[in-house]
Amino acid sequence: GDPKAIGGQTNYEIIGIEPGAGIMKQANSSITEYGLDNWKLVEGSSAAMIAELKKAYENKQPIIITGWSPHWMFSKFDLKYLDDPKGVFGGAEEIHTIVRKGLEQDAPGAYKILDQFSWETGDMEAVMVYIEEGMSPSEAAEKWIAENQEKVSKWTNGADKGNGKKMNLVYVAWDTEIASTNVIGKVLEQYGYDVSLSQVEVGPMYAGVANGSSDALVGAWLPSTHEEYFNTYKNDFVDLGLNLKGTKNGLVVPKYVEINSIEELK
Ligand SMILES: C[SH](C)CC(=O)O
Repeated sequence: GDPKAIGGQTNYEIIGIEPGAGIMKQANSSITEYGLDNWKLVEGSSAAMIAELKKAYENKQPIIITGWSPHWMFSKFDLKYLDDPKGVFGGAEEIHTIVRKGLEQDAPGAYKILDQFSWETGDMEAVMVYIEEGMSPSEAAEKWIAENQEKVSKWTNGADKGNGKKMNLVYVAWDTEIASTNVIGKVLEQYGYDVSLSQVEVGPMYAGVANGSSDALVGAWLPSTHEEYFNTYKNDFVDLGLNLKGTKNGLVVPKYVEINSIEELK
C-alpha cells in the first residue's frame, strides 16, 4: 500500500505504552533503524493504547500500535504484526520469574512454588480474556485455577504451606502481567500465604525485588526486552528461569491496513 496514505491517516504516529517499557525502546530503535524520519512514537499507557485501538478498529481507521503476544487483542481483533526484517523487536522471547535474595531461606514453600510456576501462552491468554470480558483479575485467576488444578498441583508439589507468611509480588499494569501475577498470587494465597500485589513501573519492579522490599516478580521479559533492567540488577536477585516461552513484540496493525512490513512506512 501507499505508505504516504497510512502516514497521513495516522498522523505519522505509532501508539505506544508506558515510556519505560522495553517495547518502547525497541519501537524507538525501529524508527531509527528503518529511517522512519517523520514518524513519532506516542507514549502513554497500555490501557490508553488499547482504548485507541478499539476506537480506530470500530471506525475501520488505520492505526499502528506497539503490540505483543500473548495478548487477548489478537483473539478480539483481526490484527497482524508488521514484518521486522532487521529484527529490531527481537525473536520469540521468554518471561522469567525473579525473586529476592534470601527468599529460599525465609519462605522455602513460596520459593518452590515460584520456581515451579510455568505455563503456556494459551493459559495466559485465557486469563486475559476473562479479564477483558469483565471479570476482576482476582476472579479470573480463581476461575483459571479451578479449571487447571492438575497444572497448578505441579507448581505446588512438595511445597510447605504458607501459614500466613506475608508475600509481596510486584508487577507493571501490562495485561500479561496483571494475568500472571494474579494467578500465581492466588495460588500462593490458596496455599496459605498472606499475599499482596504491588503495581509499579518497570524500573521500580526490578528495583523492588533487588532491594528486597518485594519478594518476587513474574514479568521479566527476556533476553532482549528487559535486557537493561536485568543487567542493572542481576547481581542483587535470583533469576528462577522462564515461566512462559514464545512471547513476541512488534508493530501491530489491523488486517484492513494494507501494509505488511515496517519497511513500507518509510
Ligand atoms: C508486556 S510489554 C511487551 C513488556 C515491555 O515492553 O517492557
